[in-house]
Amino acid sequence: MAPKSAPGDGGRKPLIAGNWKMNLTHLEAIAHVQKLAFGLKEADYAVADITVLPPFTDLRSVQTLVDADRLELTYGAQDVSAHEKGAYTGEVSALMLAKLGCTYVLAGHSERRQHHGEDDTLVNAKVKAAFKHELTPILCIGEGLEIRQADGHLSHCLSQLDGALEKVSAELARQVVIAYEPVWAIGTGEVATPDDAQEVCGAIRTRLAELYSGDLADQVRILYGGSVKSDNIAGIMAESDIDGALVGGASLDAGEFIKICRFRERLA
Ligand SMILES: O=C[C@H](O)COP(=O)(O)O
Repeated sequence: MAPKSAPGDGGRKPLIAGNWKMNLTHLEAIAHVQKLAFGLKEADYAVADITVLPPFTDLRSVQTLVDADRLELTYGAQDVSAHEKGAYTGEVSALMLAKLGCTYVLAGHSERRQHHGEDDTLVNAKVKAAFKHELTPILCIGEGLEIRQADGHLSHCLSQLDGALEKVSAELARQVVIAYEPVWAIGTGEVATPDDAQEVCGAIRTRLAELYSGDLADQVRILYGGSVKSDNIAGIMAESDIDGALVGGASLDAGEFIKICRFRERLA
């Protein structure tokens, strides 16, 4: 398999992102990042960008460690307010995240769509809010089981993509990261086959080319998420339109997450 950074695939460097979800206190986060810092080597960062997405309450602790030890590990948040500032109790603004040194922020994770009623209009506003403060949104899209069984997955995902990128300029869209996460594969152990994941990720890239340009589509990183583990990452990463992984449960085990980051060792 050609490396992802080979000419012809837009020079896309893989991104491995660990979404901790609502796990790890700030004290546990410190211990966890210390393990990652100890285990991840220069060679790992040379072949993939590696990031963690802790809960808001952990970010300051993670920032302190990353800054003090000048780690190449980056970090980001799991959500962002669509609003700039003001009377929005419980929300966290893009400016606040930027000031904490965040690189990435998730937008439209299926758990936000499912439990908090986020729709494409809100996700679009969050993507724009992130860009306004120079955060890179990781835009999550994906279909539920019923849609997959009815063979509606492509149109569903592409409609989410269109909605989330509405009136986002090419200059900004070039920087977005997209995560395809079939909802039926999240936290279930039911990983999509590499073919299934490639079908949707390829369609996303084609759609980006239609919305913007082929050149832009070639540059955008598209991740797969849903029960990614060290023993299935290589098959997923071998697909031509998959440029990394959004890892949930397996990112809570530092050793397992490091093995996922070293997916190349498992490529046939
Ligand atoms: O953001 C990560 C995804 O929701 C995947 O979670 P999972 O790896 O636990 O299935």
